[in-house]
Amino acid sequence: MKTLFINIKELIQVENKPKAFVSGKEMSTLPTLKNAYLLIENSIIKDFGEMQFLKEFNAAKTVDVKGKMILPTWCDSHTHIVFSGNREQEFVDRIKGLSYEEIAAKGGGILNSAKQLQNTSEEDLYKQSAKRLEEVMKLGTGAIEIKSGYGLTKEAELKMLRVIKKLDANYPITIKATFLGAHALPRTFKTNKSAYLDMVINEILPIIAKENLADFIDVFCETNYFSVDDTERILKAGSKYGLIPKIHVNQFTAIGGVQAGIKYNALSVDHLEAMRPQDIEALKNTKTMPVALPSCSYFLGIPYTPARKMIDAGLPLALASDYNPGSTPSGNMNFVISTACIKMKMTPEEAINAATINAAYAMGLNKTHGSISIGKKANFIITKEIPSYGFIPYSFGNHQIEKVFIEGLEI
Ligand SMILES: N=CN[C@@H](CCC(=O)O)C(=O)O
Ligand SMILES: [Zn+2]
Repeated sequence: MKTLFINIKELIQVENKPKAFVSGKEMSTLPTLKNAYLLIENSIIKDFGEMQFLKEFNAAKTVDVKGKMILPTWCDSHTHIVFSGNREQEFVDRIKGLSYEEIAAKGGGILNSAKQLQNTSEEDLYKQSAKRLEEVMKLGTGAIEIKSGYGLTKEAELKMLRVIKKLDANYPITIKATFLGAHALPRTFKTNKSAYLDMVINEILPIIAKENLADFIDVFCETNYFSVDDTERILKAGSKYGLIPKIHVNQFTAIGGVQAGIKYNALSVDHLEAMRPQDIEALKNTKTMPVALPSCSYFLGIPYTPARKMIDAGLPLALASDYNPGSTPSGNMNFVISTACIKMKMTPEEAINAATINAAYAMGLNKTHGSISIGKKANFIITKEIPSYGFIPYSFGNHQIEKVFIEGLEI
């Protein structure tokens, strides 16, 4: 069935020749058409253009969106939305002065979430996670990556990945799954990290590959978590099964994680709050997308990824939410782009590029998502009546979304 949207005040992120991503200065250009139409057929974008060139399309339905804008849905390339319970108590502990690292050292943090998840049935975990998925879809997210990493045992990691698979089967949103077995060291392996890595590599990975439970492989490459050597071991093992790296690096300390990611052709390196000049340099002319997670910096009160330095050095940058119970209990991509503008000094154009086309690339979806382009998925947001697209990040803490369409269906 064809549906035609007419009188679009501004159609944002239009592409005639789709690009893989935009970098450096290119990020400050956001291609748009004023007074436009958009034609979709079932789940696909069929045509778009200026109203003055509107042809007869024999659409079954015509929708007049006068005064409103249309833009592609957000792509959230880094989340941990499959988790159990919450970590509200740690939130209060941090308000009272404890750091994220101190809380983790006391047995809180990732191990706290792992304990809760291990004691949760697959059915209950699915219900808790589906609620969050529905919430972020309403907030304009049209493609999402979800990680394991709160299981930390064979059974619990597989439980998480099966929940992700079930979400993918039951919802129209495109979901990419990432295996993050090396997220933290379980207490039972406290003195034997290499035995834990053996278990991840020799016992969990083969089952994941056999059941086709993941697209990507991730490691928390960080002081007191997993070293660069540990990271390389995991990435090498993952690559034997065709799992592409997307890794957590440089959140608190710069220990060479960026370089390890590049060495193993990571699709993305994420967090990057602690960036040295050589880390920025290493990313130049690579196919690895740097991903910033400003809501995490906001919530933990840690430095923001130096977006200006990176973009001004000619790098691309993507934005994601990092939705998780410990460092970012929010999956609101509208807040992410506002925070990127306010705290990281990205312009609205840069932030929207970072949360659409570059974010689609960071999750291997740039051919189908991330822009308004003929043949791509009919994934788009219809805004409220707003004066300009800059109003979206400007009106922080709010959102300007009236309707969300995913694969041509209104959510
Ligand atoms: N930094 C590692 N992993 C998550 C947070 C994990 C947690 O605190 O539960 C992140 O991306 O911020
Ligand atoms: Zn994360």
